[in-house]
Amino acid sequence: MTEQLKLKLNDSKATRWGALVIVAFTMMAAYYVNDVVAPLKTMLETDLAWSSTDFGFFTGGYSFLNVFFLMLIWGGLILDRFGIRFTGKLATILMVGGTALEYYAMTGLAGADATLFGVNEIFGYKTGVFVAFAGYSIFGVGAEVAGITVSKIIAKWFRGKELATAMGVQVALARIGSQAGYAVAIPMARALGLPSPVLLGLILLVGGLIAFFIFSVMDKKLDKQMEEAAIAAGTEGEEEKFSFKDVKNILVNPGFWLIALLCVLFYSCVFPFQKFASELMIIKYGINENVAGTFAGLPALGALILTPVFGGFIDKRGKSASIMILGAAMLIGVHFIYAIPAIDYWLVAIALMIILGIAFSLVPSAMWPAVAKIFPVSQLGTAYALIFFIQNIGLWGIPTLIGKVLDVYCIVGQKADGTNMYDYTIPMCIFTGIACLSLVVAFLLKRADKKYGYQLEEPNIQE
Ligand SMILES: C[C@H](N)C(=O)N[C@@H](CCCCN)C(=O)O
Repeated sequence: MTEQLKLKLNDSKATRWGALVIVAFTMMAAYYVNDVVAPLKTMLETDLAWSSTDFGFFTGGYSFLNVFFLMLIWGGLILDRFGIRFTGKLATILMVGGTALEYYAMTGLAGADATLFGVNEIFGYKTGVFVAFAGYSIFGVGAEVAGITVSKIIAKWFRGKELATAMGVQVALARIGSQAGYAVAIPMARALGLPSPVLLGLILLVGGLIAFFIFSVMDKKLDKQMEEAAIAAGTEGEEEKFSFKDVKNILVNPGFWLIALLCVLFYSCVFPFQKFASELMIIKYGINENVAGTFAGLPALGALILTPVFGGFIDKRGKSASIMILGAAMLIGVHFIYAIPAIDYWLVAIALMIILGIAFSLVPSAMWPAVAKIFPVSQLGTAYALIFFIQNIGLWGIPTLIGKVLDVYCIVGQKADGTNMYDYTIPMCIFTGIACLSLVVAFLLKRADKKYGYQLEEPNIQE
């Protein structure tokens, strides 16, 4: 009884938040790279002869390996088997390697006639497009596995502490990366050449890798302290391990399917939409090319400020299920108005982006902590990996579909520089339809909450 309680590294507020900032930097770099190519769609057409189909194919590449080669599932297994330090470093190395390949495709393999090993077409795509796709696919595996790893890191370092706030802050910091990507892409590409924003991403990711090595030193120390504490408490060997029984338990839970469905539908209307939004801003609303990316990135900027605010509200007041309904309803309004051909005033486009930013803060700040309410901590890593997996199906399929639809149904003319003019009405109707489905699922989730008692409407902090 007289034995003095030893303070662990994460018991110090400054150290645990310091650790969060270090891993959040890696994720910030990942979100920058994820979004930085999107505003360059038109330049890719003029400078590298990409079509909209090429762009959609490339954009869907982020999720290709995650979906068709089950990389998120393997990533989850590796995470549970080999731990956060190994998996985090591996994921970041994949992001660095993938981005380096993407950069090579945009420099060494630029243009329609570029050849690699004597071939200038792979699976019907220009070699440069295919190699960029391959690089972005490898990056996507790293980014998603890093995402679940960082969720697990936060759960480990903040358990019994400011867990929800820490998750909100990490997502908010990631949004800075996204917004930076959207804002700098076009001006930087114009000033320093098309691939330069990708090169900056590569440099940031190398910084992220160094950051992860620094975090690993801290985490190793924490593990040692936890082991000592567990030995002192006689609870050693009781760590959570991956088990196939957990997967079964998760899959039979209706809450899992409703959250996963809402996640894939909602995110399919945000991330893939943003990838095409810069061009929509330029073509339909006549917004200057240099700032179109900044406007397309507005939802990320709004979410940066609002996600922690809404997270705090949910912690104190609850209402998660109702907030997800509200976010989905706002999404319908935004995409529906974007779809109306007669409404083409630039201020409307910006106002809608701001509303999208509010919806993009409401749903994630309610959804991700809701997963933690539905599943016990021992199943959380697996539940996040499975939800990310289902979400990636949309992140692959929707941009691929929109790119194809643009090329087949939406070309309405050509600009002076020879690039296509597109009518975005059909793509926006597709996004509106998906948003309607997300609202239906949000209502079903609220009903399931009442039926199964997930307590989604209850506050997280009990007074
Ligand atoms: C794209 C990625 N799979 C994703 O869904 N990211 C979320 C944040 C998830 C945080 C989970 N603890 C996002 O809104 O960016």
